[in-house]
Amino acid sequence: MQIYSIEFTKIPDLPKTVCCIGFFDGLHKGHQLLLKTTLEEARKKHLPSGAILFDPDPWTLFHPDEEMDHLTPIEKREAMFQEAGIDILYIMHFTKEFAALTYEDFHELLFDMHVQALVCGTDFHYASHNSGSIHTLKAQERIEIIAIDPLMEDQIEKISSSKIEKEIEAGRIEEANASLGYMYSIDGTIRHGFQRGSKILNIPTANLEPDSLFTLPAIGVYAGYMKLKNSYYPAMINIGFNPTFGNTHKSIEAHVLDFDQDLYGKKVSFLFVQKIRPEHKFDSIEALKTQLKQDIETTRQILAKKSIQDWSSVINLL
Ligand SMILES: Cc1cc2nc3c(=O)[nH]c(=O)nc-3n(C[C@H](O)[C@H](O)[C@H](O)COP(=O)(O)O)c2cc1C
Ligand SMILES: Nc1ncnc2c1ncn2[C@@H]1O[C@H](COP(=O)(O)OP(=O)(O)OP(=O)(O)O)[C@@H](O)[C@H]1O
Repeated sequence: MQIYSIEFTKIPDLPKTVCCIGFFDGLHKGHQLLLKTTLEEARKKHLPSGAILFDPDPWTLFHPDEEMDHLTPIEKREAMFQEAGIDILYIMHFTKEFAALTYEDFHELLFDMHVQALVCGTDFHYASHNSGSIHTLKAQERIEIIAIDPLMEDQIEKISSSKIEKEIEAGRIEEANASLGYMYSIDGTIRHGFQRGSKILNIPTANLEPDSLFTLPAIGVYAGYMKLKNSYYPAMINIGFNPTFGNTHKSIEAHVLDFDQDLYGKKVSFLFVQKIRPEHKFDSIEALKTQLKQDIETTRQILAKKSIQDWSSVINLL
């Protein structure tokens, strides 16, 4: 896959393409439908497939000193588009000047990028003050527009990145996973913790340092998996401040079941299946240990309901 970082003022010489367009945070089931349509249309037209993304998020224009978390930070999104089989990724640099383009300027830009057909949701908005819509796109005649009706969850609510983000932040992982179509995960590197897990509790934990700003599930204990290379290991994951010990910073740690390899420095992902319980302050280390043993059993029961092979990855959904 070829990646172009694009300033709208300097469009390089680009091939003709069939492109989808949007932010695509999370690459949820609605986005996957767009990707699938893009790949099919590109094949029919014998053209390369493309995806046009905007980065950074518009929110950062108004909060320049703050970083924004994502379901799929841009590096992860790039890897997912590559795996999906998209030929070219256009990352449009989102600036105040870019945001101020009229919808006519925006059409000119797509034309200059040699987009032959554009795949988007019927509720896609773009250009200054969101003045561009599916109606303005269809009113221009140079680029074919393929509009996709919103994919709904339970015929009630549109699947969207913001809906999924709220679910993750509330710990409603099963709902989020249903809209994503795959297990929500956070990627990072295993770092040293305080070693209380192995030395005091006898339940060793691997502490994750995320490699970008991921949206974190609510504080609490989760059943899930750790992915190392291409293997998935059942795990119980805790996100929180370890109140029994009074930590001052939030940690993301997992006890991987029936596992005793050294993980320090290893690149892994933690995958979330279901919240088990809130994080508690226990009166004694013994009480915490008893609870952790119970959590191991609960994790086994939850994971036994669905085998790892029955979980989809984004790519085999397409
Ligand atoms: C599944 C799981 C659940 C946990 N639940 C709690 C909890 O409810 N309260 C708490 O204070 N710590 C909880 N912990 C965190 C332990 O206190 C923590 O693993 C221990 O302090 C080791 O930290 P260390 O890796 O920095 O040494 C939990 C850890 C795991 C893996
Ligand atoms: N549920 C859906 N079904 C079909 N297409 C969708 C769906 N959600 C988004 N799209 C389309 O996918 C593209 C990328 O969507 P985008 O990431 O901009 O919006 P979103 O998923 O609705 O997120 P947000 O909650 O941030 O608005 C757009 O063309 C959009 O119209």
